[in-house]
Amino acid sequence: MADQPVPSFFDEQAETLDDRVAPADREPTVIVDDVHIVYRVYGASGGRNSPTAALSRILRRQNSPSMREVHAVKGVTFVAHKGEAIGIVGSNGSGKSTLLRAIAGLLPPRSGTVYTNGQPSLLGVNAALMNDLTGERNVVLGCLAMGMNPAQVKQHYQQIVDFSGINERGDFISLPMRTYSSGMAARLRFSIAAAKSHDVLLIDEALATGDAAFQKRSEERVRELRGQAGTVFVVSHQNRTIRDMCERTLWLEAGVLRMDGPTEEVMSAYEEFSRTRRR
Ligand SMILES: Nc1ncnc2c1ncn2[C@@H]1O[C@H](COP(=O)(O)OP(=O)(O)OP(=O)(O)O)[C@@H](O)[C@H]1O
Repeated sequence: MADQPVPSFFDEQAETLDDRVAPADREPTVIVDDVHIVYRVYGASGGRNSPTAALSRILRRQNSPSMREVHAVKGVTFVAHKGEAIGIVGSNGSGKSTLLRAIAGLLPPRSGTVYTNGQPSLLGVNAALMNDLTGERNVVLGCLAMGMNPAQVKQHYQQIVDFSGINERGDFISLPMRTYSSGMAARLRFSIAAAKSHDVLLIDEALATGDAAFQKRSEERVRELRGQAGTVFVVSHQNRTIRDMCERTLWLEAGVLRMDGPTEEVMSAYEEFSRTRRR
């Protein structure tokens, strides 16, 4: 997975991809080319997974009888450009998070390729912060991990705490993260990540966890981040969030890209699909 800028390659590649070719005036930031992602699940049928049985299989060079494969993303292809905010929608288990993790470089595709022009940052509900450290220490660690120097951390610290709203009802920032509600923790994670502009920002449901005021602040911030030249991907089950923030949407169903186009068109088709499925 490329994390180095590769502009010349991008220019060439954009010309060879079929009808999803990047228009000449827009710079591609992410190219997903016929990507398949397959998970291997061990112990799927239970039973024969004792260490002794595993050792015996290894000695006999046999595969685990209980290994199963889940084909989570099936031949997805698209090109994303600088300045775009792209929504990803689909039913539960349709492959949205898997696709984001592949763009972030955290999951190797079984086949196909993901090219990224710039460093993707995945901001998920599960993004790693240290539970036993205080919110305060996590802000510092998070900023350092994003490449800020100590002076920049100092400069951004108060702004991050204020944005998160963690201290609105008392001095919670000096308490360990494990004492936070899941919504508070998600707000802090978002606030840390949003303090910096990103080449490619991947947001997995993190915006859904805050209250209305926080959601409004974060939507504004995502707009600014887009303006600062990045590309933003947003996975959400909240159709309003997708409509408010993204002008383009990808609809995944059972791992297949069903639609890729202007948000309103895609959302109407997706909502119609969801309605008929419920009947
Ligand atoms: N670590 C894993 N190991 C095995 N299978 C997995 C793993 N993670 C996801 N899957 C499977 O991959 C498929 C896609 O899952 P994914 O989490 O990407 O879907 P999603 O669209 O993000 O779902 P949701 O809307 O419920 O969050 C599902 O069938 C899921 O069971």
